[in-house]
Amino acid sequence: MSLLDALYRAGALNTLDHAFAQSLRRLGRRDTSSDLFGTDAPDAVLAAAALASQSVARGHAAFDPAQPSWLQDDAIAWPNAKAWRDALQASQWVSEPQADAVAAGDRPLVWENGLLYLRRYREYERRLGIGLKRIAAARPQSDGLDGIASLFAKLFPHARDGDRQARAAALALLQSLLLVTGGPGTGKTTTITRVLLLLIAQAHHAGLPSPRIALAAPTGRAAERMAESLRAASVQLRAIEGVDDALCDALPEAASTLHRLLGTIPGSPRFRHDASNPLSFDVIVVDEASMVDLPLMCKLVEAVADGARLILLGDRDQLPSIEAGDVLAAITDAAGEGDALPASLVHRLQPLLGDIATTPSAGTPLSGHRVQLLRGYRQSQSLDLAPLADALRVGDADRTIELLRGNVLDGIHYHEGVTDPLLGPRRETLLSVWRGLLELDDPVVALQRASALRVLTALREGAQGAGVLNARIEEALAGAHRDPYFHGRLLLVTENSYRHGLFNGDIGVCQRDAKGHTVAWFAGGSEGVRGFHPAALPAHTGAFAMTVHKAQGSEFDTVWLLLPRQDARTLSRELLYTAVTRARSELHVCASETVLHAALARHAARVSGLAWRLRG
Ligand SMILES: Nc1ncnc2c1ncn2[C@@H]1O[C@H](COP(=O)(O)OP(=O)(O)OP(=O)(O)O)[C@@H](O)[C@H]1O
Repeated sequence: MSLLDALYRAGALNTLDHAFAQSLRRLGRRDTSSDLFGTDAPDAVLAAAALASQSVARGHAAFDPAQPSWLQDDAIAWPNAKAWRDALQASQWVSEPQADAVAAGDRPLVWENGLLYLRRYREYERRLGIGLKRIAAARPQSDGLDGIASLFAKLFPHARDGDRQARAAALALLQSLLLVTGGPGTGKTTTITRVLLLLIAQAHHAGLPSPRIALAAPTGRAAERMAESLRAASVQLRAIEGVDDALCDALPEAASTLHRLLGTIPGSPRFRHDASNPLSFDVIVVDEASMVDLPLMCKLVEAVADGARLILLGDRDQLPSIEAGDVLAAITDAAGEGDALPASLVHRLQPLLGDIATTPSAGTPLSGHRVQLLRGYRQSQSLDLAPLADALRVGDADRTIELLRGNVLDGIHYHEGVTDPLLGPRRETLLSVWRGLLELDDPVVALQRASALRVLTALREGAQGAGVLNARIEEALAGAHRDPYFHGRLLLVTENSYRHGLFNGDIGVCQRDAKGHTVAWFAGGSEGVRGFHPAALPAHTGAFAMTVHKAQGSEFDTVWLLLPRQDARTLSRELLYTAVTRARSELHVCASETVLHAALARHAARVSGLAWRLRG
């Protein structure tokens, strides 16, 4: 059996991947115009083409023939890596362009830096690499510190004591590209709000209008959370003595999705804003950058005008985007820990930060463009999450189990070996919270309570998948013959719809009004809520239970995390870390020791050449 067929039979490929390889085989046979063309492509090349296509479906930017088991752990007789590489490099379907050059348009595959790409994804990666280096190399239009040094000292009183927030702010003032990474509550939004205030002060000092600022995030929910945090940070700023209210008034109050910022064109993968029609903003701040995939980040970066600032905020330890990418991880890797700074930058930072301890810079295009915030500031009286989040982040299974079993962390409960929280004594605890929603008539209150509780699962399908769990919860709440949009049902939008102003990840609640009409309510609009007829909604599912992937960018008061009975490929330390950090005041973990061990041994790492591109 050929490798291609063996992979297809083993379930490593989907129909589309297989059809792609088959079409290359047919095209090769038909074309007899040259010696090269007209011969059957070797099986190893066809299999690699199918695997390159499958790699994208699994979130990788490319296929790595040196690590094929990343895609399929069944026993497959993989070709020898060197022989495979030789066959690919000799293939009529594979081009091998220079690093920054466009790949040949007539070849669907690209071989570069040991990876096999679908041409389109190699182009996204190449363009993103060029775009990020362009922004990093540009000096921002305004980088003078005249007139803002004293405000900086007020906003960052510990700036000269090695405060990382102050370092992030100072770097954001001096450079066009900055990546601020850190776990939940490390002050990313607080810091950037202060940076924005300083940029406004800087403009006013120079007699210029306030800079045009855009706040954006990959999902509607993440954008809302970002705007909420910014408003809270702005209230704190007003309380600081010596901070002018007029400056605070100029801070932005709303955030949009990245799609809305860039301007979707119906039926087109392109956006209204691109390199030829850049965004008319001086500062663009993107939150939850770990969720941004390769194509979207490429299009965003290309649409950033020359001289504008791009500030990316994110948590590198969270799950990467579902679509191809892991862009944040690649940028972070290329930028290094962030402690190494070029000497010229250290000199320019001196007036704000004093003499800073730094290691010699590696001198790559992105060194000095990243700061990692370490200290968590969000105080929760009821939830002591940090020790568990730290153990998960580093994949320490023994410590994780010790913390969970020891019952030593406030607000964290371990239900060892429980595989179904909807059975037994826990069932009523969960259902009673949702029954409360069924009793509410005010959509504003219902939407506020919608984030009180969530069951998070690693799986979409199967008995422990989000679909089945939702169906069971809905039946328990409203009966087997329920109205599909019963009063109090929670909905999750699963696609972006600009017509409705509803976005992937938005949460709504169904309610029956006084006239007996069912309305699905979502946050937003001048009244605080917007109502839709359920039949008119874009694609959606139930939302009492969600996959961890879908919950990214959201937080809930109480989270019940349900891990599968057996190890599954989707499990990883990033998935567990993302899941537990969704909890605001109470976390329940249902899992076995064996599955926790297996999950923490796995990284949700993605194959990508972006870090390599950004280092050069
Ligand atoms: N330097 C600081 N001193 C005291 N409190 C701080 C400091 N920085 C942030 N905080 C507080 O910590 C909380 C979290 O801050 P913020 O929302 O900025 O964090 P974040 O990293 O953006 O969080 P998330 O990742 O969840 O969005 C806020 O209540 C904020 O006021």
